[in-house]
Parts: sequence; structure tokens; C-alpha cells
Amino acid sequence: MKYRITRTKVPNVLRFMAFFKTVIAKLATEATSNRCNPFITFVLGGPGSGKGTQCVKIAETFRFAHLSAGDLLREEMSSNSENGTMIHDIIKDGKIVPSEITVNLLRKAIHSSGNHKFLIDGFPRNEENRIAFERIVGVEPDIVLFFDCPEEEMVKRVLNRNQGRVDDNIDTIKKRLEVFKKLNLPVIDYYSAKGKVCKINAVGTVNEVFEKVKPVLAALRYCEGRILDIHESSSSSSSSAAAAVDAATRYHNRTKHSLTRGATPGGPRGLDWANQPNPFLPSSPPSPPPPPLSPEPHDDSPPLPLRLPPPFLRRSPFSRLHLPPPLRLPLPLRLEVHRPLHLVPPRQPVQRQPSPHRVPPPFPTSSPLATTTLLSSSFLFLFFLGPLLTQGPLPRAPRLDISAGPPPPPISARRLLLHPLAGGLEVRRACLSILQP
Ligand SMILES: Nc1ncnc2c1ncn2[C@@H]1O[C@H](COP(=O)(O)OP(=O)(O)O)[C@@H](O)[C@H]1O
Ligand SMILES: Nc1ccn([C@H]2C[C@H](O)[C@@H](COP(=O)(O)OP(=O)(O)O)O2)c(=O)n1
Repeated sequence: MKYRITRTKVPNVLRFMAFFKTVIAKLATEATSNRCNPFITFVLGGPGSGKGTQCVKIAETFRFAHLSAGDLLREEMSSNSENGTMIHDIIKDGKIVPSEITVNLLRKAIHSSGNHKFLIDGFPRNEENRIAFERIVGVEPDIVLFFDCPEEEMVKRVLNRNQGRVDDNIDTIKKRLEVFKKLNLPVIDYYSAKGKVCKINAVGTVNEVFEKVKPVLAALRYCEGRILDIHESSSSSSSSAAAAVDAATRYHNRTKHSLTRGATPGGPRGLDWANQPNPFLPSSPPSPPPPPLSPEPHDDSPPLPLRLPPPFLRRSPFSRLHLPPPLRLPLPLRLEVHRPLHLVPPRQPVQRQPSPHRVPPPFPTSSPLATTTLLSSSFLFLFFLGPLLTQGPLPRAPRLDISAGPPPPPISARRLLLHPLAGGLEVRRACLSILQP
């Protein structure tokens, strides 16, 4: 069963192309800004667990910017600012400074640092801190390092710290430990549930603990598909392995295999996704063609107007979508787009065989609604309408072939095609017809 799709109003299609270009540009901008997001590591643990000590080593070795919330607050406290006395009193009492103050200090430090990888030490201390950071700075941590240390060890270390801090005394430390258990552990639980916490046993010498930290940081090179420029600056036993990884990373960054370059159409060195192989071609051998459809009942009813909900009707009514007589579409469905599939106009038109897109079985056969959901507007848009309309001149007869297997419950073609389009395909005044050849 074959239907021909023709386009009748070129200016409308141009408008649609402009819209499509805008969408692509927006996606590209988002992708770029994602790449520029800072890499945030929250470093948590009780008072005296060794957060600051380990942060200094991590920052040196892996070139992170180290921002200690406590240090920023102490600086603010001694700068005679209007909040100085308040901060002093809160810290001395072992309590937590209002989030707005701490987060703004952190935000300024992040923006002025010039780095893009941060260790944020001693933050967030409570849920309020966490929520304020997400609201004001607008990012979540990529990972959370949690230094787990027994209480008696923490007390011993704090009392030996000897930095003249107003809160390093036995009375304040007891309160801080209570605050840690009551307010900070729930934050750690929150990030644990999100799979972001890396718990490190903080017992042992400084170097022993650092040996446990190092592999965590080294693994971040490839965190979430991003290649971070995380390199150990000190010589290490694994330096030859690291050098091999670096060489591979540099190679990938130089070539079209780069994960971070050329993601926009017409990118550097002519890398253009449009010229890349069609990623949707099936890798397995094609399955045999489905048996032909059973004969259809004749239907003389006039073509159905395509009803689009507002706001799609704002400018002008959508044109009619001429549908053939009701068609039994047994399952599974197969859509074939007889056009090369590109999302942007190729420099050189590439001739390709039709690319069949199987709607993956098992198809839910019981509910027509479930079926139409699979053929959603974005599906049609991405795989059929969008590519067609951005290709420049259409071929004489672009075809959308719908073929189907033996008949389980019948589904009307009107329902199948109207429902997804009416669901929100944002095409203004495009004029499409589906015609029987
Ligand atoms: N692994 C360790 N073993 C023994 N002492 C440590 C260790 N790590 C840190 N210290 C010492 O304990 C004290 C508290 O460490 P610090 O890094 O300031 O902890 P935090 O930032 O978590 O409060 C410091 O005097 C530090 O030198
Ligand atoms: N997010 C934060 C971090 C620290 N503070 C206050 C309260 C803390 O007891 C002090 C000292 O913090 P700091 O991180 O330097 O303390 P420790 O390194 O855990 O001993 O600062 C805060 O109010 N909010």
C-alpha cells in the first residue's frame, strides 16, 4: 500500500524550514552550553574528617579549583562586612550560616576562578544549602566525595588542628557533630539516592586516604561522555597508561571522531552530521517483506479536515490532509521514507536506497491508542516530515509506504495518522496531501 505525499505551497514550506532551523540552532546552543557547564564536586564529611587536607592534594594533582565554604565564610567574617559578626556567632555556636550568604560567596568564587572543575569543600551542609545552590548557581554536583570517619578520630584531629579557629574547641565540636548527623547526613543520603556519592574511608594516613581518592578522580576523565582534562600532574606509577589514554584522547580530538567537536552542522573541517552514515539503518539483515494487505472496503467519504488544537490554528487553519478510504492497518507497521535521511541539507546530495524504519515489534495490539502513541508526532517529524522539508526541492514523488503484516485488530488510517499529528506537530500552514498513487 503506497501513498504519495506532495507539497503544494513552497513559501509555507520555507517558513517551516526556518522554524526547523531555529529548533536545530537551539539544540546546538544547548549542547554547547552543556559542554561549558562547570564540573562540580561537593566534598562532604564530618568536621575533622580530612576534607580540606584531601582537597588540597586533589587540587594540586588534578588541577581542580578548591573552594572551601568554611574558608570563604571565615574570610567574610574577618573582612568587617555587615555579616561578619553574625557569621562569627553562628560558627562559634557550631550552627550553619544562612544559605544565601554562603552560596553567594561560592557563586562569586566560581565565576572569578577561571577554572571549570571545582571542589566545593564543606558544602552543602544541609538541605537548605543544597536547594539554594541549585537555585542560585543553577547546577547540580557531578559527584559528591564523602569522607567517612569515626567520631573519636574526628574529635582528635580537630583538637590537634591548631589553627586558632573559634570553633575548634570541645564544646563547639560536640555541637558540630550533632549538626553533621542531623543536617548533613540527609544531604549525603539525597545524593546517594541519585548515585552521585563516592564514599571514602577517611581512616589512615593522609597519603593512604589520598591513594583511595586518586582512582575516583582519574575515572572522571570520561565522566558522562564528557572528556575532562583531568591529568595527574605528579609522576605516578600508572603514568604510561595515562600517557596512552592521553594520546588516544588527543587523537580523537584532532579527528572527526571527536566527541566534542563538529556537533553543529557544517562544523570544523566540514564535519557535517548530514554527511555521516545513516545511523538508523538496521544492522541485522532485513526481515522478509510482510504479506500484502487484505482488500479494503470502499469509502466515498470526503477528505477529513485535519483538526489541530490551538495554538496551531492561530495563524491560519491547517490545510486538509487527504486520506484514502479507511484502511486496515494490521501490525507490525513498517514505514519507508523514500528520501535520503538528513537533518540538514547535504553539501552533495547523496543518493541512498530507501531507508526502511521498522516500528519495533512487539507492537501493543490491544489498544489503538498505544499504537498511535508509538507513531507520535515527533516520530513522524524526525523521520519523515522534518527531513523531507529541509532537503530543498522535493523529489517528484516522495513516498511514504506503509505496509503491514497479517491482521490483528484493525486500526483506521485516519486515526493512526490524524491522532499523532493533532497531538502537536508544530507545522504552520504547511500543505500536505497524502494521495493514492
Ligand atoms: N588522614 C589523616 N590522618 C591524620 N590527620 C589528618 C588526616 N587528614 C587530616 N588530618 C589533620 O586533621 C585536621 C583536620 O583536617 P581537615 O582537613 O582540616 O579536616 P576537615 O576539613 O574535614 O575539617 C588537620 O589538622 C589535618 O592536618
Ligand atoms: N556550608 C557551610 C560550611 C561551613 N559553615 C560554617 C559552619 C561550620 O562549622 C564552619 C566551619 O566550616 P568548615 O568547613 O571550615 O569546617 P570543617 O572543615 O568541617 O571543620 O563554617 C556553614 O555555615 N555552612
